[in-house]
Amino acid sequence: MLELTFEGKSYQQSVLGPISLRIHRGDRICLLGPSGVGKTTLLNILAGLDTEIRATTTGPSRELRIGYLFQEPRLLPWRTLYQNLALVGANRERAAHLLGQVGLAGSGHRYPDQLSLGMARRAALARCLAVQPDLLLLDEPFASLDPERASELQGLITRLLDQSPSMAMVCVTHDERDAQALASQSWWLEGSPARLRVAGAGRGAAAEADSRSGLTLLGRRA
Ligand SMILES: Nc1ncnc2c1ncn2[C@@H]1O[C@H](COP(=O)(O)OP(=O)(O)OP(=O)(O)O)[C@@H](O)[C@H]1O
Repeated sequence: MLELTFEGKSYQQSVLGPISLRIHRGDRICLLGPSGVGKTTLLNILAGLDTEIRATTTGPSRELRIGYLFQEPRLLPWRTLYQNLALVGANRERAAHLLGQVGLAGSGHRYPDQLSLGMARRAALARCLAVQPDLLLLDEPFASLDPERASELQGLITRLLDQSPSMAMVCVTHDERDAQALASQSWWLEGSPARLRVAGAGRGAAAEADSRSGLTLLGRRA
């Protein structure tokens, strides 16, 4: 579904080393690594936000639809949830359906500052779903939530993935337990500049070596 190979990514300093990876339909990947190693940088590259590095879409030629849940919900504060969802093309009926899917039925007329962090994150998740993504990118979706809310959100994400089995997910997290619960593959970023390696997979991933870069990669065949 998506292939990505690049020699590295630097800002003032080198952050990522050479990386080569593939994501297939339905993959559930958790991306782990220490703070500052480059997880968000890699997620941004996957999202196509880095103009220097381009991933290749494989398979059917249409463009890949990507939903990106940023660390901050990034909802427009002066618009209601209905209006925020309208900005990505969801009419009132569809927006109500999406909000219902994430446990926010009846909240469409509320403004983002009337929501808790967990609710705002779920509203942002509804906005991601509005584009019917082929690839869902989640940047630390459980950060700053209490354990109960984090567990609820984890259950919600699992249900959403189960409802759309061809949708792939890459979820950045610091917590290996998230990977165990959510992912079929665990990717680790380590070192400086960071390399990608597989340190253990949840549900039945197959490892393969990339001889060009010497990296160990995961790739579950679709
Ligand atoms: N736009 C930028 N300009 C300059 N440096 C940046 C930029 N974005 C990220 N960096 C630097 O790149 C490194 C990796 O940052 P990144 O946010 O990708 O790490 P991370 O693994 O997601 O961290 P965390 O887990 O704390 O969110 C950091 O040293 C960061 O300061």
